[in-house]
Amino acid sequence: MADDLIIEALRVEAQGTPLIADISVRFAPGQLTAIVGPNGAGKSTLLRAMAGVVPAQGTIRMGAADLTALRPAERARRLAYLPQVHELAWDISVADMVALGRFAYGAAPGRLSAEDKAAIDRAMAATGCTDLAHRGVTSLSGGEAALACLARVLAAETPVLLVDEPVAALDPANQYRVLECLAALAADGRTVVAVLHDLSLVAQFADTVLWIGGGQLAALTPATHDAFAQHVPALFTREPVFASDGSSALYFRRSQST
Ligand SMILES: Nc1ncnc2c1ncn2[C@@H]1O[C@H](COP(=O)(O)OP(=O)(O)OP(=O)(O)O)[C@@H](O)[C@H]1O
Repeated sequence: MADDLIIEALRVEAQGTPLIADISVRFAPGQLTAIVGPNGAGKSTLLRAMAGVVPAQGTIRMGAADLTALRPAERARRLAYLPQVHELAWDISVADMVALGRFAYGAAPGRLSAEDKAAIDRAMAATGCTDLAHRGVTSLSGGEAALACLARVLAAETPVLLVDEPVAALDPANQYRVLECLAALAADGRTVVAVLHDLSLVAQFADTVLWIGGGQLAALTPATHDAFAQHVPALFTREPVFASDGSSALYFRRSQST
């Protein structure tokens, strides 16, 4: 079993203002954790700090290994990160971009081992990108680009996956495809942490929810109805309504006009 991902007293500041205020959490392998909170709550900043792409105070470790002290290639073999915004400036093929996910293993497009090729094929199949393999990335639609970027992250086959709004640009079927894929990776023993806004998808797929508001950890809970009933009104100032059919569907009632 892989080690827990542990963050202790994680703090991110901008011009002296805390964006993330001393958050300590332990993420267990085998769990899909959703980070949930309002716009501007600090979800992306927390994920970016955990990925080591913004300066942060505190500790980020896997078991005894301090992730911040590892060389980039070593860290990239343990942890893969999907940013919220994808910038696709080079017009390389989708297959070559996904191959970049294997750089930490010494791979490069045109220099791929059988293991690299198999991981790339798995990632493209899991995200439904196989038919896009020879397309230039700058010609992709927003949803296609999001799937291709996720494939690049999955191709790294790391024990930890940090993904920021992986389904925001996707149609409903692809949202399910991606969440089923992330849940399956978690069930397979990976540590998966995803920023998600759709509470029904969170209720359906997440094992654990990290509730965050104003840069502060509100709670880390199982994804139960009780937890939604407690934390959704506190963070979003609206009462969630659960579908009466026993499903995980969860919505807000439309305000009455006066
Ligand atoms: N470099 C920065 N300098 C100043 N403020 C910043 C900086 N980066 C982020 N912020 C602010 O920190 C807060 C948290 O931003 P963050 O992107 O983490 O929010 P979020 O929870 O991911 O929001 P969203 O749901 O809108 O994507 C926001 O108010 C944002 O404006």
